[in-house]
Amino acid sequence: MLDVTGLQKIYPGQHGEVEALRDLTFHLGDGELACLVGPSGCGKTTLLKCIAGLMRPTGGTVELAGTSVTGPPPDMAVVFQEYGRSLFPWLRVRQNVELPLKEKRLPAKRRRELSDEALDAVGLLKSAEAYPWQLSGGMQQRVAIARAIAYEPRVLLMDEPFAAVDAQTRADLEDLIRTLWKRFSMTVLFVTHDIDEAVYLGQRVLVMSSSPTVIQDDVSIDLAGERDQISTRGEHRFAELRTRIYAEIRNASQSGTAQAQEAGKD
Ligand SMILES: Nc1ncnc2c1ncn2[C@@H]1O[C@H](COP(=O)(O)OP(=O)(O)OP(=O)(O)O)[C@@H](O)[C@H]1O
Repeated sequence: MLDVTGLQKIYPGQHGEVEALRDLTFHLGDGELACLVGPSGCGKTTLLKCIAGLMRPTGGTVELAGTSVTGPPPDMAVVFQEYGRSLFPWLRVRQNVELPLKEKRLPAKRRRELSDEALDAVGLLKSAEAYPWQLSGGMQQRVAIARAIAYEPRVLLMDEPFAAVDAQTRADLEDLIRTLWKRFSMTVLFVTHDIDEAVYLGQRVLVMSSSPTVIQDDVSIDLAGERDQISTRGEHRFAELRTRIYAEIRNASQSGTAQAQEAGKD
């Protein structure tokens, strides 16, 4: 479904260029839910922006179902962490959710059905007529998620979407993402700093390492079979998976540092 090949991104800067991504390659299968973890500044947001067609990579390619991504693809939705800025303050919650559906040229009745369903799924149907600025940060984030879900995307990209919500809401939203992913058979790439969240959500965890801004390595840990047998985080098997991921991240960062030291010798 999604093929990222040899991706490179170099930002120009007043104090020299910053290489945010170097030779990054991975594949996401149709209907897969993968989590991407990595230290701050390793290029996760840059990667998502390139995949979403919001930023041109310096090198390499992104392909969605075999078609090269050169601008925002029509069947992709993105939820960034700066949710407050992504909602239009002069539009009511429902209007925010329905706005992208107008681009799809859906009739008003269908738009209303989809927005009702999505707002209900995130527990905000009662706030449909409110303005975003009347809601808390966590509620605004749920509106952003409802807007993405209502769009019925084939691919959903999420960049630390729950970073600013309280623990209980976060747990509820994680369950919601898994439910919706199963119901709509979406392909999901979910960026998080939280390893527990990655283990809980993902069928696969992609680990990016950095030193400090260049990706040196990426590791893919397949959880599919094991994850699906786990229903709560309290289980012993969940702790085992978490320990495995931490070990992989340590390995990835050590090999990243070693590669960076090698590169520094050149
Ligand atoms: N517009 C920009 N101009 C110059 N450098 C940038 C720009 N955006 C990001 N960078 C740099 O590129 C690197 C990767 O940034 P990016 O935001 O993609 O990392 P990240 O892994 O998402 O970080 P975090 O986990 O903190 O959100 C960083 O060194 C950052 O400083």
